[in-house]
Amino acid sequence: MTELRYAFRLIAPARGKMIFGFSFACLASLSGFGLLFLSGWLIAAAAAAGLGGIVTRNLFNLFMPAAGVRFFATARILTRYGERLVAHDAALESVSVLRSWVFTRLIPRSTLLTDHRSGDVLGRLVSDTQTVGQFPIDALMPFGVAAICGTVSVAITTVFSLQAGLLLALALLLGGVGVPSLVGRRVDHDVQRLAELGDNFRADLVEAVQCAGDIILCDAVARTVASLNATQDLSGKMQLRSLAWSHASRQMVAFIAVLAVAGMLMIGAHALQSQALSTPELPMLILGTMAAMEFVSGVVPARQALARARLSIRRLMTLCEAPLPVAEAENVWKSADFTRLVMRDVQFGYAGSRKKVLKGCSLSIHSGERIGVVGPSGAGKSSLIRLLLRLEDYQSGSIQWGGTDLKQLDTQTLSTQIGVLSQDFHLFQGSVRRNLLLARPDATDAEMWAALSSACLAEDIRLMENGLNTLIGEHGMRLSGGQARRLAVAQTILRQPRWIILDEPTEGLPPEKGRDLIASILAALPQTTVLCITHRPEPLEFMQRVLRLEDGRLHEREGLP
Ligand SMILES: Nc1ncnc2c1ncn2[C@@H]1O[C@H](COP(=O)(O)OP(=O)(O)OP(=O)(O)O)[C@@H](O)[C@H]1O
Repeated sequence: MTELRYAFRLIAPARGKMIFGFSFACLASLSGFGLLFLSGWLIAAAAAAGLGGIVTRNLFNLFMPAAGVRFFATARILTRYGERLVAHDAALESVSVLRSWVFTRLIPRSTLLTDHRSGDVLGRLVSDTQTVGQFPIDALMPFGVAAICGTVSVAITTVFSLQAGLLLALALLLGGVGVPSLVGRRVDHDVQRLAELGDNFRADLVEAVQCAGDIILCDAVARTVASLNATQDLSGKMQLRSLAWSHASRQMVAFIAVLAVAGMLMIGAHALQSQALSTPELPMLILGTMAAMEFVSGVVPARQALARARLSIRRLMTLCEAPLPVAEAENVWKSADFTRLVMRDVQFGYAGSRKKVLKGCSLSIHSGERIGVVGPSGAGKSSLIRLLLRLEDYQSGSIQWGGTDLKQLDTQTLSTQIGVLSQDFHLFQGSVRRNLLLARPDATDAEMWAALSSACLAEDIRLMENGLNTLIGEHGMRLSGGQARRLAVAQTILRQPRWIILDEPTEGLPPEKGRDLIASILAALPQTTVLCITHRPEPLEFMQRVLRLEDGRLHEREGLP
């Protein structure tokens, strides 16, 4: 139940509409019941009046019950239409509220997502949010309708015959509680298994598409397709089995309805003999019973939807409620003096790992300095960047920006002051313009061209047919490796940060091109303080100081390598 309460809290904005939708659903079902109930009476009463001769026929008031039948028929159509409209609107609203909430929760936990396959995360964002957003409509509404309308129909039936009322109550309980309990365990198991298969399939598929080139090179196309097909086949079989259970349960309810009608006939016949019931009341109760059994026919699919929703809620909770990788600051400073960076005796190791990456690391950089950091692979250079950007928290020591503790600064404040050109920069699907505007949304065309020019990319983009509007493909696939890196440089230049961290900026470029790139970055950002992490000698030619990170500590190194 905790999971359901959790989900209800999240979709609170759509609660009003859902209650409206639920009310319409109850009214539509009750109108259906009223329609059959009254029609049964009207047909039998009219037939009896016809058989009774001209006087009885003239005395029979056809108008009122016929108006009632028309009323229920019209009410059923209108309320069903209202239910679909309002309930689906509520579901769409709650799905969109939920998706933006999940996204907001995932942003500060983005470093934890590496523990999940990207297809799995995508699945949670798309299908789990949809399942949870719709669960009040798909899972809870049928239960609510069955409970409320079932009670009303039993009460109305009891007014005419206590025994008939008890029989209907028993049939509804068997159909609405007995059948779902009977198939419950099987339903839960199938839902769990289907979710696992769906996860695997989605994750495998996303991976296969992302790595299509490598799959072709490894001659693994047939194996990959066969493996995807096998998962899909298994999933298809499970889905069929799940559908079979759902249909079987409907048939069980239908069978209970037949038994209830037979029982109603017997009770009615007995009541007719003892004149406890009039002739038209018997078909009325029988048709009413058939209509009432419809209330519980959707309970098993609803149970399946509920099991799916609970699973989806749990999956969302594991992502969105995971502890933050960095502790939230007690007093967040929105601004700090970024003139100096001082690290003192910082000790750091990743959560879950016994290895200490930094063991008393100290560093002091003044505004305007250009510092190079070298060190063997695995020494902790990238980890150092992660600490400075507050993507990880250190265990002891201190890091201060101009006297403000790093732990009092949020990532947004840091990102306005510090630009990062990382090894694994990301370019978004879309145009050159879109990628540049992401770095600075208010940049003019002239500023974008200037930044491209500083990054030595303007000429290449001018030669492309659509200039700034050229589409670069996913991850900048339509650009060469060097062009993609220079576009990332243009983004950084456009932002004009006070500090810039370069992580292997010349990786993959020939020495001369690497030198040109560093020179153009420094020319475009003359006031910017630079911290450059590299294995390569070219960037170090532009640095004033070079530090070596080794054994978890930074050692000052004079001169060039
Ligand atoms: N997310 C992580 N969880 C646990 N350990 C990690 C994680 N990331 C890195 N490490 C470990 O931390 C150590 C330092 O890694 P880091 O990537 O900072 O080294 P590096 O100096 O940047 O290496 P390279 O020059 O090869 O990029 C390594 O032993 C690595 O295995």
